[in-house]
Amino acid sequence: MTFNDRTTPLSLLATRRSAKARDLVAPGPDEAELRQMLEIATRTPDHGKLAPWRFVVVPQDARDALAAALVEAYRAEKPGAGRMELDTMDQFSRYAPTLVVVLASPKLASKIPLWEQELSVGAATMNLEHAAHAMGYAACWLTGWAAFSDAVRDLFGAASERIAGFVFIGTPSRELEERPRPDLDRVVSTWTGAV
Ligand SMILES: Cc1cc2nc3c(=O)[nH]c(=O)nc-3n(C[C@H](O)[C@H](O)[C@H](O)COP(=O)(O)O)c2cc1C
Repeated sequence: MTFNDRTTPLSLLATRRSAKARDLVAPGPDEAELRQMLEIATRTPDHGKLAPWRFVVVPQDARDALAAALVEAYRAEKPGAGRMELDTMDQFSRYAPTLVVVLASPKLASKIPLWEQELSVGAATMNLEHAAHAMGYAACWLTGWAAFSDAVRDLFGAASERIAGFVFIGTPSRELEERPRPDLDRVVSTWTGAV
């Protein structure tokens, strides 16, 4: 299969494949391309027009600072952490030419349920990935420990916000491989109305 086949919109959707974040290298999107990706990401179903998401770009020249902050936060939470675990945090911070931290930024005073706002965050993140792939790059959506750390969240947002994901974007340095996909009949059924 040719992955991320941009011949038609349908072929792109049908062949979309993430890359491994650690395999993403230059070139990544330039400033104008990234802005366009983010604009596409915001064109997302959003009940109540609340924009319950935010996108924080972490440029290359801020990656040392991110690595230091992640290592410090990890060490503070896990004082017994070994060198390998800390190196993993450091490496995570340096993946890919482009990194966008997607935040769930719910409007808690709204009558729109939090659940619906969180669904919109997932949709916006997926749209960001689709935009990246449509522009000829590959993306990878990761969470992991950092996404659930309040100390890491505090780097990017307020206490009411959550990290929905770290979206790494760049060019895959190796061929993408398919991963198992669900058997459609296990996840799709027809409700006939019979009770
Ligand atoms: C909310 C969320 C968090 C994820 N976090 C991780 C992660 O931490 N590590 C990982 O290997 N994959 C993670 N994934 C999965 C990858 O982003 C990716 O979707 C998966 O490898 C399947 O590839 P595909 O996008 O080509 O279908 C996450 C996916 C979602 C939706």
